[in-house]
Amino acid sequence: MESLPPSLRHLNHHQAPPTINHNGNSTNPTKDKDNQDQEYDLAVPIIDLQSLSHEKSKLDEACKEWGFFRLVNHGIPLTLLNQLQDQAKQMFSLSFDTKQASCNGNSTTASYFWGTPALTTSGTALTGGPQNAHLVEGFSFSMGQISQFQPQLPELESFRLLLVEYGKHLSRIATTLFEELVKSLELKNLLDPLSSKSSYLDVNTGNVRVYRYPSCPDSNDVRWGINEHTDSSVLSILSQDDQVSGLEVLKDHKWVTVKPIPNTMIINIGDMMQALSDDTYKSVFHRVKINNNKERISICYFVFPDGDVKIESSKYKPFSYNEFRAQVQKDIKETGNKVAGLSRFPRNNKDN
Ligand SMILES: O=C(O)CCC(=O)C(=O)O
Ligand SMILES: [Fe+2]
Repeated sequence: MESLPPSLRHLNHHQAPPTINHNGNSTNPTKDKDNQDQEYDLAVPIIDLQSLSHEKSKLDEACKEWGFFRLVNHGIPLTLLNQLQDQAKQMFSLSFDTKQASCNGNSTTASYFWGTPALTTSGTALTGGPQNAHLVEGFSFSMGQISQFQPQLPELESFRLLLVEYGKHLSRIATTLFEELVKSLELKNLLDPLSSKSSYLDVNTGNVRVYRYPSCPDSNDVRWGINEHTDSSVLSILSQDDQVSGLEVLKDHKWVTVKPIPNTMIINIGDMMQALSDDTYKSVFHRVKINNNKERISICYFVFPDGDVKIESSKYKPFSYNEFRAQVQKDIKETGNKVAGLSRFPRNNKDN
């Protein structure tokens, strides 16, 4: 039974495809390796969610300087995080044909994809041609509809049940952090004064992606699971494999490997938060490197503003998340990549 998509099966047969970068050109692995500064990993900010009131300036600094931090004391039971990883492995070990058929008819709630992390709103893979194929497969779930989703496969149903539980923690963490960031930025007008909810962080838009990056043995070249990009979200929350590294973030023009630390979540600022903060906070560039020996599983949560609400800032012309997403999808279709994200919305004087 072959569980990998046909386009990724060569990895098992020791024939690596050409290395590509985000422009579709060959990368220079030696340069990338030299650029690594492992020391930096030790400097990745660590924020304690249970002591957030004492961590305000550290949190603010992390979002300004890194756009990225580790979160500890997050309140998600370790057993739940381990179960999610284990159950994800069960799902991916199903045959490719089974996975492909698994989400039929439910594409707005759940979809299976491979070869690219870029999807349309209905869950179809958005590729810009074979040169842009990534070494990745995944499932995508819309958290707003996860309770109603009725998968046929027991492996998917078990994962769904875990996700329902996990989703409550993700909403809680995203809302808590967003509230704190908005206060630090003195943008309390972004919160609803009665409920402290916000249409600028709408938990119904939450989306969970579960990725498997296959290993690529016998390769001296660097290979990418996901090329360099920023997230379009307000915030992203990542639970990565305990053992296998792969995630790298850009800090001071250097790529830093974010080593896996058990029971730690990774948070990154996305494009929408960068715009809302007038570029005070950074939507961080990151990428995922393929491991030579071990496959890697990661579970990523993205949360967005309500699709129609206007994002106003001094740096960009007013836009809604729906407009932003449409532009990103157009760019990916035409070029294979999310070209420039926020810089597609430059502010003109007439926008005042
Ligand atoms: O798998 C990871 O560690 C990160 C994935 C990612 O960056 C994304 O989906 O945007
Ligand atoms: Fe990302």
